[in-house]
Amino acid sequence: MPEIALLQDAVDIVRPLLGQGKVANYIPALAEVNPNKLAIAVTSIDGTTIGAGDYLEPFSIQSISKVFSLTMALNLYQEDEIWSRVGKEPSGHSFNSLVQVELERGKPRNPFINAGALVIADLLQARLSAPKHRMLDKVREISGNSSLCYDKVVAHSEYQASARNAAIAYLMKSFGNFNGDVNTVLKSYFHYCSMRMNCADLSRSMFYLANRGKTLAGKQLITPVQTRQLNALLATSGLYDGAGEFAYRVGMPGKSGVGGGIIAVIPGDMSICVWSPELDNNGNSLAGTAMLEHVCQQLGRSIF
Ligand SMILES: NC(=O)CC[C@H](N)C(=O)O
Repeated sequence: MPEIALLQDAVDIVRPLLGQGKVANYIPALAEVNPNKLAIAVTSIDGTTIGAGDYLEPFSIQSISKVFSLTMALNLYQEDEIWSRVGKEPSGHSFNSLVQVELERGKPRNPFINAGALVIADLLQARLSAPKHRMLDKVREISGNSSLCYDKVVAHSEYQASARNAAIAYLMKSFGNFNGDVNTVLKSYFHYCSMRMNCADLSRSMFYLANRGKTLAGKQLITPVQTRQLNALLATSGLYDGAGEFAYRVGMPGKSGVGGGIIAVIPGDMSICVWSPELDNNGNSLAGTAMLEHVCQQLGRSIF
């Protein structure tokens, strides 16, 4: 089990990397975040959470929400209803690539690139009468923080700049792999991405991935087998085109977001969240990855 001193070291060691990455600016409201934030929190399998740096400061979770969406879809659908519409393979393209969707006739490679997450959002929209509310309720429940909220300014800002995601959704619709109204589903998807959570909230909410599908409150959210499968997909596709590098350096299933957060899991042991807004070329937090690398090296832990 890590100690606070180790987490503080991780924050201190990566501070010189600040300035080497770039804050996401394609979503105008995200460009305004302070680039110097650094944070880490760990929830151990005994349920205790510790953190260092700005770990109580909320940020935009962005694509980390794709883990929650897939989990909700697994609760609502038979597995073949999901996997007939989205694949399980790494994409080898950027997270918001359009070309692969065209080449592969509207079936996204995996649920963590934007195309795949939009199909999952389409599935949620079809089965839930109020998907945005249900998502918020679910994340409040599994994080144990009933005051979590969407950031309407970020959601709106992304909707105003949604040309690429809309193009992806319409292209999938042209292939018959998108059923709902594109603008309605996009609005839900942008809300999921805009959720504001801090590192402590996120490491607590991802505890089920380390705990065979059971949340901190002891609820079986997905089965142990589904949890293993979800972790496998996170290990192969959670960091987009940087998944190989992340596996090599960090060696844990993980999921990043362009808000600069990354969650990572050591099954049976702990869930971790780091945050640093500056991103590398693949859209993953540059100093966040380095913090995870430091922690896994110091602990001598990896899933490999
Ligand atoms: N990688 C990300 O975090 C991308 C999420 C962002 N909301 C988008 O759709 O572009």
